[in-house]
Amino acid sequence: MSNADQKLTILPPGHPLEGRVSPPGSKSITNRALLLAGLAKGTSRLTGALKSDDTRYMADALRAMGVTISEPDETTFIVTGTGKLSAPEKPLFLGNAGTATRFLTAAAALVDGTVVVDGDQHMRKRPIAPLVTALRALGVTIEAKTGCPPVTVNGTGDFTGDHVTIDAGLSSQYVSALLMAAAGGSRPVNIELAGEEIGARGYIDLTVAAMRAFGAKVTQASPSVWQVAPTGYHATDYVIEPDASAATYLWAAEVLTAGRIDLGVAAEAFSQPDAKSYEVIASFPHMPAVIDGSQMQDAVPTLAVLAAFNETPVRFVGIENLRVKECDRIRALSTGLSNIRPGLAIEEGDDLLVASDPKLAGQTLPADIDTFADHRIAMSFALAGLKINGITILDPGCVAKTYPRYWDELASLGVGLEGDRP
Ligand SMILES: O=C(O)C1=C[C@@H](OP(=O)(O)O)[C@@H](O)[C@H](O)C1
Ligand SMILES: C=C(OP(=O)(O)O)C(=O)O
Repeated sequence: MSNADQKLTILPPGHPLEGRVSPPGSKSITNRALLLAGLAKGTSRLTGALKSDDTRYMADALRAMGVTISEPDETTFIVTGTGKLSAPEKPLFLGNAGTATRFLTAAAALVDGTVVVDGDQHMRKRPIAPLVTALRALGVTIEAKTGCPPVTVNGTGDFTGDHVTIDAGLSSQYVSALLMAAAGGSRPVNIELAGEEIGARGYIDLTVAAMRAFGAKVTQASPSVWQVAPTGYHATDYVIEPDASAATYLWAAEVLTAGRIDLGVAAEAFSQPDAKSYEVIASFPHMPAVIDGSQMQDAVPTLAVLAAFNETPVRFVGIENLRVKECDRIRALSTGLSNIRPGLAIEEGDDLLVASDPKLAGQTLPADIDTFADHRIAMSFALAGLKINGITILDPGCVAKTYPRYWDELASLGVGLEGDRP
């Protein structure tokens, strides 16, 4: 049986979920730290790291470009760079890891030679044209025929331009990618946002913080302009905080079952954007009528499934770019929720309206949830299975993208799982 044919049915526990579950390391921070350590000369020790599909793709791509990476335990990478990435022999295959794909596309300009950045069939539908255009403006010879991966970068090891304007409407990762690569060139570079606002600005803050930890000098000249000095990076030891997006499932499981799950870390301690969702989750079953998802995008699937059990309906706005994530998440959420109960969610343009029905809890409503190979759709719909009998998650193994132990952690809290446990 292929992974995609596997099915896992969640058995509602019928009791509050209680216990201790530590979320894994942050995907976003792990993939930034791996890249920056790989660009640095010397040895960096990254602790608290995530080991999952997305970070394995990043680590293996860096290995293919001459970086030595060892893994002494489940949460540590020891990274030794030479201060220069070398051209890989084969295309870099990055699965559906958006961070690895975008970050390495820009970093490939620092390689003297050809780098092909490619991914799986889902990644090949995720836009990268704005980043390609921006890199061209910095003098990089680069092509992405379809506007999505594969991308061919013929780098010279440097940039010839010193100012670039980037349209980050589809993804903040384009800005992060340019910022991190810019410090590896031989001249200062100004990076300017095309529009005033940007979804998930908090991810840019994460990037700048990680760059500074590895010795870069980044100045915010205005809310939409960053100046990056050509410092290169210093090897350093770096502690990675737990993943805030992974934490959202545990926070939601706690409020849905009126339980008590100890994550070992307070919501206020996270520097990642999705931690903002804690307040909304804690307001359950009185969630706000309108939730702006633009600054906590990866938490929206969690919030949308939770909203189905809220006292009153919830409209999600500011979520347009959920259509170009691992799958079209607006569609996956409206389809999955309506599969549980017709009309439970509808799309209005790029808004998602969740009708809400507290009486769903305790019912038997058999539904096979198509996850579209998207880890967040699998993990969020499992939450519905905590309260409704008959929720079956298709392709449950897709959680390996960012949270390989997810099913084990639910089981450790006393949730019954029937079927193909990955
Ligand atoms: O920079 C990052 O680490 C991320 C940025 C966000 O993506 P977009 O900027 O594409 O919205 C987020 O959805 C993704 O999971 C991680
Ligand atoms: C959007 C996501 O991932 P990425 O863009 O890094 O593939 C995510 O993890 O929800």
